Amino acid sequence: MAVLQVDGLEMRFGSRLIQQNVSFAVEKRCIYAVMGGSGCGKSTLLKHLVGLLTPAAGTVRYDGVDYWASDEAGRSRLRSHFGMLFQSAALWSSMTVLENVCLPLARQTQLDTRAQEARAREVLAWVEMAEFCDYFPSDLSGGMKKRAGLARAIAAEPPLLFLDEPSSGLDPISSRRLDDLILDIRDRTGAAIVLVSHELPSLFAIADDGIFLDADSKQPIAHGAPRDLAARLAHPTVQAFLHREVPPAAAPPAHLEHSA
Ligand SMILES: Nc1ncnc2c1ncn2[C@@H]1O[C@H](COP(=O)(O)OP(=O)(O)OP(=O)(O)O)[C@@H](O)[C@H]1O
Repeated sequence: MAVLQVDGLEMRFGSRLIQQNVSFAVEKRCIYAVMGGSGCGKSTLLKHLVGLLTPAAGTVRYDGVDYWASDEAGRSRLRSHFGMLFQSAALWSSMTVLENVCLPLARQTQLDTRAQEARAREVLAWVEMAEFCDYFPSDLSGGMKKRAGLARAIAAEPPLLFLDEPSSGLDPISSRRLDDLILDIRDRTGAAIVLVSHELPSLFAIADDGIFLDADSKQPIAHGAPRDLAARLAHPTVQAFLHREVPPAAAPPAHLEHSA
């Protein structure tokens, strides 16, 4: 059974349609990419998947259980099945790195305080942050914040992880290290990972499957691994995105191209 199954999801802000007909399934150990141009609704989709926004239509199931058909206790139980790394890392600024990572362990596990701390130190060592346990978020670089946020997301070993632009703002070497870390986490924990990213090298290197959301038609226009979509004849918008070309409709008129 799929860890996550989305059927006919429709997302709106008021009367404004963002995406409709969004359907996909994510299996255990799969790294699943959510792709599409800026503003197409990728972050909005993640917010619907983690229960922060309510779908206008459609269903979201975790291990077969319908999230929105569950009562609040049921939803809260389902939420303990996933970890989330937000674009900004969203660490609590008044807490140390160690305290931030202990938070989900206190909420989602039966571990006592000592065991929580031991586990938090173990995951911080995985992400090469062992020496920074006592630092506050304001004393960390962007890449360190991302790694601390990742440690917090994986600390309770959820079977499903949502990562929103994990490598945005990182230099290519840090970005590559983060890719290796994501693969390592998948291999160690067997988690399914839903990844929003614009980073083509990352998408080609680590994603096993994915969906491409189109801002114009406001629905998905391709499903598959980014490397397979890039290799086969796909929708021109998908090709333009995956080959970093300007889509024909967005290209400047010919008389402007040489005007500089
Ligand atoms: N709280 C909100 N209220 C109203 N509209 C919103 C809200 N949040 C996002 N939107 C709109 O929804 C659309 C999708 O936004 P979203 O942030 O999901 O796009 P995205 O694909 O993640 O973009 P990017 O790649 O630039 O991060 C945008 O047009 C945005 O203006």
